[in-house]
Amino acid sequence: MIEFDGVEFRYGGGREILREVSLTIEAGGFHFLTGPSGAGKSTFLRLCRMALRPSAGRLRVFGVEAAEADADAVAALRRRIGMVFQDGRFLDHLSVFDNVALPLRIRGAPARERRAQAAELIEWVGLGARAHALPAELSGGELQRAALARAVIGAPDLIIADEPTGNVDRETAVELLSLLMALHRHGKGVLIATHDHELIRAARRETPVQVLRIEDGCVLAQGRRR
Ligand SMILES: Nc1ncnc2c1ncn2[C@@H]1O[C@H](COP(=O)(O)OP(=O)(O)OP(=O)(O)O)[C@@H](O)[C@H]1O
Repeated sequence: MIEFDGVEFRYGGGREILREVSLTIEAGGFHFLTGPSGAGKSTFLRLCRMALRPSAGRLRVFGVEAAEADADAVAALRRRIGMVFQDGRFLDHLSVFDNVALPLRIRGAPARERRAQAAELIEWVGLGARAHALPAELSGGELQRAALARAVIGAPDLIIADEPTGNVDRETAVELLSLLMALHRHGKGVLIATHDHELIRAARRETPVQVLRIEDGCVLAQGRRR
C-alpha cells in the first residue's frame, strides 16, 4: 500500500532527515512508528500522505507515484487516509459534531449523509453526550476521540495517528487503542507514531504488529511479532 524505495528527505537545504529508506507498509496491517524525539516520525507520516515529497528515491502510496502525482491525485489519495494529528486541528468555532462531519462537507456529501455518519461515529467513540460542545470545552482524551471519529468519517482504508496518546491518561490510551484495533479488525490499515512503548506492548498482546523504528535517518523494520 505504501512503498518507499531508496527515499531520502531533507527540508530545503537542511540536514538529511531520512536516508535510503526502503520498506513496504502493507495494506490492512497494524504498524507502529517509533524513535527518538526529532528523529523524523512526523516527517515520515507526512510523506505517507504526500504532504511532503521525497528529495530523492521513489515513493508510491496506493499505487500513486509521488514523482507524478498532481493535486487531484493527491486529493484522491488523501480521501483514502484518515489522519489523527498530534495537535488536533479542530476549528474552534464549530461543535464537535460539525468538526467530525467537516471532511464529508468538504467533499460535498449530502447533509443527511454527513449527519448520519457523524452521529454514528461520535457515539462509537463515546462522545454522544458531548456532540454539541466546542473543542475548547473538551478534555485531551475527548479531543483525541473526536479526532479519531473525524479521521474515520468517509471510510478511509488507512488511519494514520501521530502520537495519539501523547496527552492522555493510561485508561484513555487503552480505550483509543481498542478503537484502533476494532478498525483494524474491520480491515483498515493503522499506522501510529508513538513514544509509548506500553501502547505497543498492549497492541502486541492482541494482534501481530509491525514496528518501524527511525534512528539516524534510517527506518528499521522490527518485524511482525505477537
Ligand atoms: N517544516 C520543517 N522545516 C524544517 N525542519 C523541520 C520541519 N519540520 C520538522 N523539521 C525538523 O525535522 C526533524 C524531524 O522532525 P519530526 O517532527 O519529523 O520528528 P519526530 O520524530 O516526529 O519528533 P517528535 O517525536 O518530537 O514529534 C527535526 O529536526 C525537526 O526540527
